[in-house]
Amino acid sequence: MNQTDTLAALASGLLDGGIRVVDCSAPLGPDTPLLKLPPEIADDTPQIEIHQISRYGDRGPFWAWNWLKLGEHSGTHYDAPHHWVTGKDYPDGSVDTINPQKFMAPANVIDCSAQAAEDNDFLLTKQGVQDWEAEHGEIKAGEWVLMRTDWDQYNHDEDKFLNTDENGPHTPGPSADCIEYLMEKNALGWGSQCIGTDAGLAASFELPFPAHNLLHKANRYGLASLTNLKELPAKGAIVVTAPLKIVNGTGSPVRVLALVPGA
Ligand SMILES: O=C(O)C(=O)c1ccccc1S
Ligand SMILES: [Mn+2]
Repeated sequence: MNQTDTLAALASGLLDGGIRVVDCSAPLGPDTPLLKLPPEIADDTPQIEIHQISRYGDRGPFWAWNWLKLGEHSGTHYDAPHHWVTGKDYPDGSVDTINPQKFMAPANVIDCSAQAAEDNDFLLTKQGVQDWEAEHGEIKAGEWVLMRTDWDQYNHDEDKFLNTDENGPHTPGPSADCIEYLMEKNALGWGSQCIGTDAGLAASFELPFPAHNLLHKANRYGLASLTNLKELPAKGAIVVTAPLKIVNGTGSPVRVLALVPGA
């Protein structure tokens, strides 16, 4: 099948429902959970604001529109290499300079939902990824690896989503050797259903924030606050992850869509 036939097959699959489009993004608004860092070391992203300019009224009789106060790393969002000091020097490391060919790619979905429910600090390790590959097939270069934890079930409640106690936030994520392994395989990036690509306790790891550190050191990408990964197969989905083209942007809210073989 040539590329023209492939695209024609995709078009007909999209139109007849043979290929489903799954929305992997959370609603974006004032109730969107945002990361809270220790105030003694960092400032946080301010709460999202949506301000009405007009709504078919005397300030705009036929139209409605708003203006937004919105952080780059809000809600379901994309992390570019410039987001972390280890990726700061890549000429194609901001959302407006990344090659758009990277905004559509196959996805590997590793289901850790049972482990995350059992232990909110669960870490997916290199061994865990290799065990998954033995069952589902190898992760190939240029593909996303998405950690399914079903943590999106808490996305409506910031306290539950951040799950913080006196010892810090308790949310699942990857170990350093997990990300090291994925970078050795030249994976495109790593995605999480939690507030960020790292586990909640990642600040205290031997290598702090290993997902951010190692992904962006390798000029690779992150996705955070993903939803509906339970709707995706372990292999076979293609995800669309185009960030806003924010000038010199370190990241962006993103509408992640997954193309999934129909029922
Ligand atoms: O990329 C993020 O939104 C994120 O998770 C983060 C941002 C800044 C500092 C630490 C972290 S852990
Ligand atoms: Mn981020």
